[in-house]
This record gives sequence, structure tokens and C-alpha cells, in this order.
Amino acid sequence: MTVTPSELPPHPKEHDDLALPVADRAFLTRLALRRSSKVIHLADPGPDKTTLEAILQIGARVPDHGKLGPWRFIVLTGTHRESLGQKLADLLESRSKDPEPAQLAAERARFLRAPLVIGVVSAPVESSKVPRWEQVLSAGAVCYNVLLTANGFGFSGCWLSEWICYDGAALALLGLASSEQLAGFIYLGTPTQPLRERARPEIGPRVTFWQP
Ligand SMILES: Cc1cc2nc3c(=O)[nH]c(=O)nc-3n(C[C@H](O)[C@H](O)[C@H](O)COP(=O)(O)O)c2cc1C
Repeated sequence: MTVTPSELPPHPKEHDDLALPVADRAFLTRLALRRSSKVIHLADPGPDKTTLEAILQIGARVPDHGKLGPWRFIVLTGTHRESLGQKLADLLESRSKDPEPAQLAAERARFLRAPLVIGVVSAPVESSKVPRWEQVLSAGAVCYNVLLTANGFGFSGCWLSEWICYDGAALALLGLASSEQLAGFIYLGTPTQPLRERARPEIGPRVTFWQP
């Protein structure tokens, strides 16, 4: 089955009445069995332009204290994926006396691993009411919601930070301001392999019911 954005409800306006949640077995089943793909198992086709727009629009419908929208997207598509990879390879080469050719080649191909890559930037704003931490959490929610929305359109994906998220020069290449952080890259595409369950943290020891 394919779902096109035109089949979905239009973007509501502020103060429009919205449907209340109803029990939804398909929705819960999807969440109960949700799994990321390995990046090496993501292939063409990726989301088209209209689907990408919907993934971003729906993906950004996250809890956001103060309606600050403290996040933004950097979309990598087509040949620009390789151009950025080349810049990262150049950066690594400039830092090393004897760079490994294989490492430089891997860097050039980094964003070619999936047809579509979305960088999610945490972009907190000055606020006397909303702590920075809450704004950062909202960016994390965007990452997850983008993944889920892509799943809804039949794409698979994974959320990776790798070294780039923690390298000032790499972040500058992407155009991040010093006040911003890269929450990660959401790699999206069509899975070439079945998904296999991974070990999950046990919930029991992580839950307490507070009592006085
Ligand atoms: C912020 C963040 C960064 C991540 N970065 C990486 C990474 O660089 N490399 C990696 O193998 N997995 C990384 N992961 C883990 C994968 O995205 C994924 O969660 C994991 O493979 C399990 O997938 P699933 O539980 O969604 O199926 C990261 C997860 C988060 C939340």
C-alpha cells in the first residue's frame, strides 16, 4: 500500500477542533514492533519532494513548550550528499599527515548511504520561560517523529550522529551557529533487508511508583 500526502488531512489552522484519540490497533502494533533499519540496508527509492514536505510538516508536530520551534532541518538529497561528503573528506585530509584512502572514500560516500538524509538541528532560542533543556528535548522528539512519519509512508530509517555531530569544523560546514547543536541525521530510504529485533532494556527495573 502507498500513502500519498494528498490523502492526509490538510494542515490544521490554530484553534481548529481536532479529533480525539481513539483506540487504534494498527497504530499500536506499529509502535510495538517499530525498529530502525541499518543504514547499509537503505536504498532507493526515498521519499519524493511532496512526501518529504509531509514528513517534515508532520514530523515537526511535537511537544514544544512556548511554541518556540527550537529546531530546523538541513535536507541532503541528490548530488549534494556527495558534495558534503567530499568537504568532510577534505576536512579529515587537512588534519592528517597520512590519511587512509579508505577512510576518505567512506567519508565521501557517507551521505550516499541513503537516498534522503535529514539533519535535525537543535536551535534553542533565548527565553525567560522555557529552559534550554526543554528546547533540546523538543528537537529529540522531532527526530523520532520524523522517523515514525517516514515509517507511515512506508520508508525505513535510522537516526545517526557519528562524529560529525561533535566536530566544530564539520558543524560549521553544515552552517550551524555556535548556539546550535546537531541532534543527528535521519537517514531514510526503502529497506533492502527484513528488520530483526534487538535486545531492549527491561522496563521493570526502570519504573518506580512514587509513594511518600
Ligand atoms: C541521538 C542518537 C544518536 C545515535 N547515533 C548513532 C550512531 O552514530 N551510530 C549508531 O550505530 N547508532 C546510533 N544511534 C542508535 C540508532 O539510531 C538506533 O536507535 C539503534 O540502532 C536501535 O534502533 P531502534 O531501536 O530504533 O530499532 C543513535 C541514537 C540516538 C538517539
